[in-house]
Amino acid sequence: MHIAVLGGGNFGTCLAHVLAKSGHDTHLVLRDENVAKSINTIHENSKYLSGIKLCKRIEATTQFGVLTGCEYWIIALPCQKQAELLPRFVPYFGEMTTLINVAKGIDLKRLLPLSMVVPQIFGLEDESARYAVLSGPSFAKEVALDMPTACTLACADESRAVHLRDIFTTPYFRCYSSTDVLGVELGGAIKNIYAIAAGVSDGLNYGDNARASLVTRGLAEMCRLGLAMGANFQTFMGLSGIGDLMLTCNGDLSRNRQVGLRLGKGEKIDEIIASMNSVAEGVATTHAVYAMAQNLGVEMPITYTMKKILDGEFTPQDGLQYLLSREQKPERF
Ligand SMILES: NC(=O)C1=CN([C@@H]2O[C@H](COP(=O)(O)OP(=O)(O)OC[C@H]3O[C@@H](n4cnc5c(N)ncnc54)[C@H](O)[C@@H]3O)[C@@H](O)[C@H]2O)C=CC1
Ligand SMILES: O=C(CO)COP(=O)(O)O
Repeated sequence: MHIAVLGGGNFGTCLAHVLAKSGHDTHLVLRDENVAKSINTIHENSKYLSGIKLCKRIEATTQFGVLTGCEYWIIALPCQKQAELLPRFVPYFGEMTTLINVAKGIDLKRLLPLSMVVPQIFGLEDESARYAVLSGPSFAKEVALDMPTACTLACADESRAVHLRDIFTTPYFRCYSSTDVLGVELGGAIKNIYAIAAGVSDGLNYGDNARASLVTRGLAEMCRLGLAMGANFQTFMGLSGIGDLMLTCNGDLSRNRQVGLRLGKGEKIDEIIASMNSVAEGVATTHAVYAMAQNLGVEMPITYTMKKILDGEFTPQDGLQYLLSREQKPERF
């Protein structure tokens, strides 16, 4: 099988490694010639996943020509860049090519999930079987080190979802299939807001009780928005919902959680972003989800609070105090 991975960052590199190890002809298409050279010669990505030896079968390139021979394209580019970057790949897109998007974010400019942006770019509006989403608790570093991981692979066409699930599954990487593309992508995108929130709480040393409450009430918000948009409730109880929420709210490998920890300790968001060499999707996605929730009339107090903190309108202390002092109410989703 010929597979292309678009984007040679942490996750693109780790997925290329997993797929190449499974015996697929795997082309990692990236923009930096030096990174391509380092992957092809010393089998390490000189910018990301440092110290991890990659499968020698990966062929890294900056040339788009290889794309024409690949039946599956995995999109591992940051969410906010996709609408701008993907049109340049369209001339190489074949009639049988299937896209699998692994990004976890909401397009801030359009206020839309990527499944409502990317298929249009490739003329796939009426071919939902050729667009899929992979999401779930999967830190790139752990995946690249063959540590056991499980994710959800969603495609509107069930038989295609099963087929793709089987392509991705290895002895260490287990995939479950789903037909709820929207639910799977919303879970992966929205959990990043609460990973930042959990980081803020921990940065303030508010303790384990506070973090557990943020995770739980974050899940309630995620479900509320997801259901209003037409996703399936059950999806949020799965790997791409509560699964990824638990991982990134608790796990220090999460960049979104790290952003929150630093905010909680008093750093400013601009300084934090400027110091990172990797994307934290939750920052833009907080603003996107807040606006979408407003448009749909869905109550999302943690998202509102995180937006205020990111905008510098609440201090982290004021933000968490605001959440505690809200009107009392019955517990419901
Ligand atoms: N790192 C992880 O553990 C996981 C990440 N994801 C998602 O995958 C997506 C990508 O994440 P990472 O690979 O971790 O991000 P990253 O920041 O490590 O890498 C992003 C890649 O996109 C490329 N890129 C950025 N702007 C570009 C431009 N203008 N032109 C060409 N290339 C450009 C960068 O060069 C880099 O190769 C995100 O949506 C993330 O949420 C999903 C699951 C796990
Ligand atoms: O989504 C992830 C793991 O499932 C990665 O989380 P971060 O983007 O916060 O690092």
